[in-house]
Amino acid sequence: MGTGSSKNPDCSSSHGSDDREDQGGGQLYVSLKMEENSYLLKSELIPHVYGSVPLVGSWDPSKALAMERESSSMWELSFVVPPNHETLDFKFLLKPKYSNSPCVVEEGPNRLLTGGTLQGDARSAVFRLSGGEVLLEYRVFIKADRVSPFDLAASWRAYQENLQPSTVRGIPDVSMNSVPESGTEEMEVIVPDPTIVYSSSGIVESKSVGTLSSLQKQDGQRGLFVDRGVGSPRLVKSPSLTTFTVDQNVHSEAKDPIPAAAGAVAAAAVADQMLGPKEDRHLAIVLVGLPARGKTFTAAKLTRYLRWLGHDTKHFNVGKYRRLKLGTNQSADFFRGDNPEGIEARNEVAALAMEDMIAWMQEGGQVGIFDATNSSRKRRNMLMRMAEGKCKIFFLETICNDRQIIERNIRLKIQQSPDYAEEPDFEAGYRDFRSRLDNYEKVYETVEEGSYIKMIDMVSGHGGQIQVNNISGYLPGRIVFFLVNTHLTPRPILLTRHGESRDNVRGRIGGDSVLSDTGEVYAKKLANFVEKRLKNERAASIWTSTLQRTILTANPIVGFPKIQWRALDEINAGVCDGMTYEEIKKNMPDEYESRKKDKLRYRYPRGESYLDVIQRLEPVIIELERQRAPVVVISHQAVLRALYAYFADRPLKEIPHIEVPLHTIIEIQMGVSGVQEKRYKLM
Ligand SMILES: Nc1ncnc2c1ncn2[C@@H]1O[C@H](COP(=O)(O)OP(=O)(O)O)[C@@H](O)[C@H]1O
Ligand SMILES: O=P(O)(O)OC[C@H]1O[C@@](CO)(OP(=O)(O)O)[C@@H](O)[C@@H]1O
Repeated sequence: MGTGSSKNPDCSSSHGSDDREDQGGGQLYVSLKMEENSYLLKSELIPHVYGSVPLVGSWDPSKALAMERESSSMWELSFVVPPNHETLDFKFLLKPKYSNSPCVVEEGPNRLLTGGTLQGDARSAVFRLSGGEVLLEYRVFIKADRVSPFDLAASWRAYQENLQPSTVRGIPDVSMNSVPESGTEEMEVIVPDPTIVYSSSGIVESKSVGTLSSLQKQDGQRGLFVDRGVGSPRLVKSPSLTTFTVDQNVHSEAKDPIPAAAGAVAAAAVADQMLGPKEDRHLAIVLVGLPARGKTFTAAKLTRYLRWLGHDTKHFNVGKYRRLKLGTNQSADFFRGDNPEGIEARNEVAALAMEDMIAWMQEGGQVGIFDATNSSRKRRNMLMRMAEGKCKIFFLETICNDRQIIERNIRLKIQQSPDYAEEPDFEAGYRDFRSRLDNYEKVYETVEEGSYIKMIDMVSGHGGQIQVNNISGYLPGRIVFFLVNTHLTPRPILLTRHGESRDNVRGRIGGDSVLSDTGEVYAKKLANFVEKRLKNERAASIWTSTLQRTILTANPIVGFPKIQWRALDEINAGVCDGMTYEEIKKNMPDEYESRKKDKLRYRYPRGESYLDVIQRLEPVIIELERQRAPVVVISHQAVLRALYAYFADRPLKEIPHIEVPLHTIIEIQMGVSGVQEKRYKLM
């Protein structure tokens, strides 16, 4: 749906010959802030930015970028304008947080940033609400700076928060599990009358890229955290909201925080860290392999798994550094083993990424995954020297001997790699990549040194093998176990809550009630759906919890084995089991408030926290990874939030707030391109 805003003619023709002009000259880093003067009404409205470039929605309000709260009155958004969009034409927009009311576009003309300079004069943003009767005014701060790709690469660390994607938008990220964009729905928009003119003065501050984002500030405050889970030390909350201390004198180095790992797993991880030498607190997993052997895929998958378990993990992709420093158009010759300039440039970007990774660990990061071919012994020696005394290091080599799989991977690469994004001719891209591969094969040396894990032909889930050499410690052990169980056989996993229960109708949490009439209708619809969807899938299975409402929901499904898992039972609400949220608020206000403040870590008295639920779900995740046939998981709200977060790579802190509505199926498709998601609302 259009906005009525005038589009900048320069921008709309930006696909012309000047597209590549600015590759070396830098990109525009933009930081926008909006300050509210009355918090009350505006807290229901989320400021967004939309405008002429795809990054900010190409004037589609449903794709506008949301600003994030930096403080009680300040909203913030930072992004990098792609080099081929030097002119940015944009506006602020308010979207209601909860209701379906229309969003409101700011009054006045479009804001125009050309090459880092703001045209015109607009120090405030004015919005007209309730048919024009209410005027809302925000102070606006706009900073713009031109930064070189190299600066961007070097400052990555500063912009990234490891449990959550960067708040700086527009830096391309390697990701196989991105949540599908939901912003395509039609949206009602109120556009101001263009004839009304507002006068205000504009400010553009030129600033280096070191601006602190709200997340970085949180990061700085993050203290030592160990959950009071099974077997782990009990925690005392310190006066600061986000800092915890341990009351058993276990670990007091706030500079090296143990990430939000929980429960028994955390306890083991903590013990592992405490017992070993200092460098063992940090782990570098260095990928090795020829191109198109699944290194980036495996790195992303491991990152997702370790983060979900609560380990502070970050994926460093050297290709991304290379593209930022040297551009995307390196031909196969650049990768020749007898091209000294190419070798030097590649070593330089690898060293830069490794330095970043080590610096990130020294600030508290736990597991760094270093993703490059690292195909010569010389390169690996360089990395080992850099890691000496700073982190424990092991190599993870992916080997594939199946010609057909390699061929398929190469074709996927040409379609997906940013290196070939600007190559319109598939066959030319294919020839170039093949010759790049030949260059690598000539100098490739398989790993025989140090500690390593080799994944050999592990794509289909049978017939392959994992070789392990000199691997010790808790986390490396878990990683081996995880890798042994994963494969790429395409199959769907269907996640659904049980049909509405009688307790759901009464608003009571927990319990073990039967289904309501509506819930029974859902059970029949679900059976119909499953029978059609899995018609030819004889090996599929239905997993439920041990609670009646999931077993009854599975009842009408016939023709598939049903497995009850205790681990799939709903979060244990302890002494609150059977109460309504209102009753908890009235009778146990402290419990209610504590949960509201930190729903992820809050543990019901004699019950569980979300972190506890995640820990007990780990075997379920391993089993879901291991399965080669489809699985239907019928479970509960909290449990499905945790399972879904694993597949969708959502940060831990979001888990308790993920929407998992009743009577809806979330289909997760696992396969060679990672994880995709579809939803079916049956009622
Ligand atoms: N262990 C593996 N062996 C072979 N191919 C794999 C493996 N894991 C994933 N793949 C496939 O390889 C494709 C290309 O993987 P990618 O991670 O981009 O390769 P690389 O980083 O090695 O160049 C992925 O899309 C995936 O289908
Ligand atoms: O963490 P919150 O948001 O309370 O959600 C979990 C709650 O969801 C409920 C419903 O309110 O799940 P369920 O539908 O399985 O009964 C409660 O039993 C459970 O305590």
